[in-house]
This record gives sequence, C-alpha cells and structure tokens, in this order.
Amino acid sequence: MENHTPGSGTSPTSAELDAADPLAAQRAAFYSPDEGELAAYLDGNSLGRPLKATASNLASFVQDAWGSRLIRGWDEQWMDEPTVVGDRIGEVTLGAAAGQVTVGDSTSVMLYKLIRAAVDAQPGRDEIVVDRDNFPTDRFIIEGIAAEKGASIVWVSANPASGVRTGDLEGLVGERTAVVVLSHVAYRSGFLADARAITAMVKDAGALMLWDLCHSVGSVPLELDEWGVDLAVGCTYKYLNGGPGSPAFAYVNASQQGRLRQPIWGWMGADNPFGMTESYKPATGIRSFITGTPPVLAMQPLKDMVELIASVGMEAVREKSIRLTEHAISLADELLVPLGVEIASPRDPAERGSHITVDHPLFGQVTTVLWERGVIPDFRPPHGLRIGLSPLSTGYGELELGMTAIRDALAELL
Ligand SMILES: Cc1ncc(COP(=O)(O)O)c(C=O)c1O
Ligand SMILES: Nc1c(O)cccc1C(=O)C[C@H](N)C(=O)O
Repeated sequence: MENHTPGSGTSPTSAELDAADPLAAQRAAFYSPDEGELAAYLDGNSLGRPLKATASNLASFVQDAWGSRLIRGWDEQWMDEPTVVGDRIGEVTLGAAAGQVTVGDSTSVMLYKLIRAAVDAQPGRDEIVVDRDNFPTDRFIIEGIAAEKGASIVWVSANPASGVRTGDLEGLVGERTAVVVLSHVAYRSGFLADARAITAMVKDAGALMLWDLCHSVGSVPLELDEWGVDLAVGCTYKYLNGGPGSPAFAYVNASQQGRLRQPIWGWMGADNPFGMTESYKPATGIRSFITGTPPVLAMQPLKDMVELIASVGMEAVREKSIRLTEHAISLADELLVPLGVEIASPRDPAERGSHITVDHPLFGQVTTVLWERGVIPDFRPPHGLRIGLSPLSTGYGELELGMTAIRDALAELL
C-alpha cells in the first residue's frame, strides 16, 4: 500500500483541522490512558470517555456527601437529584423547560414506562408505530407491550441508510395510532431524522410522538419544547459521558403529565414516599415517572459533562461534530473506498449525527485486529464498522490515525 498523507488533496489536513479547532483545549479535560495502550478511541457513541474532574468529584461525593451526611443526604439533596439533574440536562441539551425531565432506570425501562403509558392513555388507539431498523431494545420493549395490551405493531420499512422520513410514515400513522417510536439519530447509519416535521405529522394524526435520543443527546442540539415533542428517552453513557450503566433520562411534555400514568408504581414516584401510605397515589408532575430509589451515585459523573457542554454550548459541539464526520467521510473515500468499502451513512451533514458507518464483509475480523492495536471503533453485524466521534474528546489526528489503521488492517486481510 502506497504511503501518503491523507487529506492532502483539496480538503484540509488533520493537522490543519486540529490547529484551527476552537474546542481542541477541551480534549485535555478527559482521562486518557498511556500512549501505546490507546491510539484512537472511535467509540464514544457507545461509551464516552471519563472526564478527569469526575474522578475527584466522585471521591469527594463519597467522602463529603455520602460519607459525612449519610442518610441525611436524602432529605438534604438526593431526593431531588433526579429532577434537578433532569432539569439541567433539559436546559443544556434538550431545549426543555424545567419540570419535564427525570433521571433514573435504564433506557429500556424508561421506554417501557413511557410507551406503556402512551398506549394506556389512548383507548381505541391500538397501534404502535416503530421502524424495523430501530435499536433492538426499542423493538423488543414494543413487542412486549403489544403482547401485554393486545396492540398491533406497525413496522416502518425505511431505507436504513437514508432513514425514516415523513413520507415513510404516510398511510401508517392514523386514527388507530397510539404512539410512534423512532430514534432521532439511527444507531447504525447515523441518519438524523427531521424531528420537527415528523413530530408535527404524528401529532396531526392525534398520536403521541416518542423520540429515542440515545445517539443525539450531547451531540446534536435539540428543541423538544419547540418541536412539540410529547415524550423522549435517552441514555447518558454516550455523549453525556456518565460512565458504564449511568442512568437514562425521560422527558414528558408538561401537557401530557396529568394524562399519562406510568405502569411501574413504586414508592419513590408516589405522592408522599415517607408517608408509608396504604395504597399508591402518584406524585404530581414529572416525579410520578420515578419508581424506586434513584441511582444518585451513578448520576454524579454525567453532571460534569453537562457542565462542560454548557460552558462551550451545543452549537459549538454540533459544529465540531459535523467537521469530524466530514473529515471521516473524506478519509474513508480516500483510504477505504478503493479497498471495496462502502459508506453506509448520509453524505449530507444536515442528515447525519456524530458517527459514520462503513461496510465491508471483513470488518468483523478487522475489528479484532484493531482492538489489539489500540484502535477502537465498534462492529455492528452483519458488516458495519461504526466510527463514533465524540466532539469534545476526539481529535482530527486521532481520527486519521484510526482510519489509517482500518485501511492497513483491511489491506492485510484482503
Ligand atoms: C437507540 C438506543 N436505544 C437504547 C439503547 C440502550 O438501552 P439501555 O440503556 O437500556 O441498555 C441504546 C444503546 O445501548 C441505543 O443505541
Ligand atoms: N449500552 C451498551 C452496553 O451496555 C454495552 C456495549 C455497548 C452498549 C451500547 O451503548 C451500544 C449502543 N447503544 C449501540 O448503538 O450499539
């Protein structure tokens, strides 16, 4: 394989992009293993890197909050943590006014609570619309709810590379639709759906719209209130860098809160948790979507990332995300396409989140080789290599190093 400097055609080089990057300084805020152990981390869309501040903030939480305040911490602060942290996520990343976001559970459980509540709230509407290429947990949760409720699933078959558009929903969303569940950024292709237009169309049909924001929160600016979104869920371990298993958030538009009742009734979502009452009476507002004891410890790290995002602004994050994915596509065209690789993500940045996927039948084997070399993308069967670009922690040179390593590993196997 010929040796040359990638990006040396008309597009800027990685070195030029790194030098001009207004967010370059933020990379030093993240913990990084010794060089040699990790050459390029291209999987921030599965698990974001930890912030250095998180190590000391967690240690002081253990010592000063948990260690010193002990059980008093619940009264003093922790009972409100799900909604205080939820409000801050809402303000910084979701375009959501206070009182509509709560943090806790996993994304899967939050999906169950909200979808089930949406179906229960609309008797006579017995269909749940979801796309065939949605993330497995979204589809599985819907299968379970459909079985419990005797509801039907209406599958949207969009071209996965071009994603779900309003046209794909025509004829599928109507008077029998209870709720439509779509991912804002598709986990495989990175396609970014037009949330505003789709939400408007779904609401015109009298149905509720639920967006899975796992791959967009913290990488794509969101305006849930302005778009009129009814419901949303998202995880916090990707672009909110909350760490493995950090809790999910749920957004329930204020206009739906009195109407929807979630199905897992626990004492922490009750009106008076410490009243030890005989039967369940839901709390008012977003607190009624809580079930059990909130995972306060697991909520701490994501706060650091939300504040880092607040300090630079979501617009700057999105700008860098677009530059990174543009550079990834240009490097893929130059280094990988000549080896038979196909680009399986939109070329228009307006239709793309913060990762790209490239396809080749040998990418399963290539991924094993890359991980041994400290280059970490992820593999999604049957043959997609996902290159996740975390705007605040990924550099252009790091990306080039990773793409060159993919080229080399593939060329060795061909
Ligand atoms: C779109 C989407 N939804 C849901 C999940 C996961 O749900 P959970 O946090 O419950 O594992 C993921 C990734 O894991 C995802 O990419
Ligand atoms: N949630 C994950 C996990 O527990 C282990 C490994 C990966 C994940 C992921 O986040 C996968 C990711 N949502 C995806 O888009 O494929």
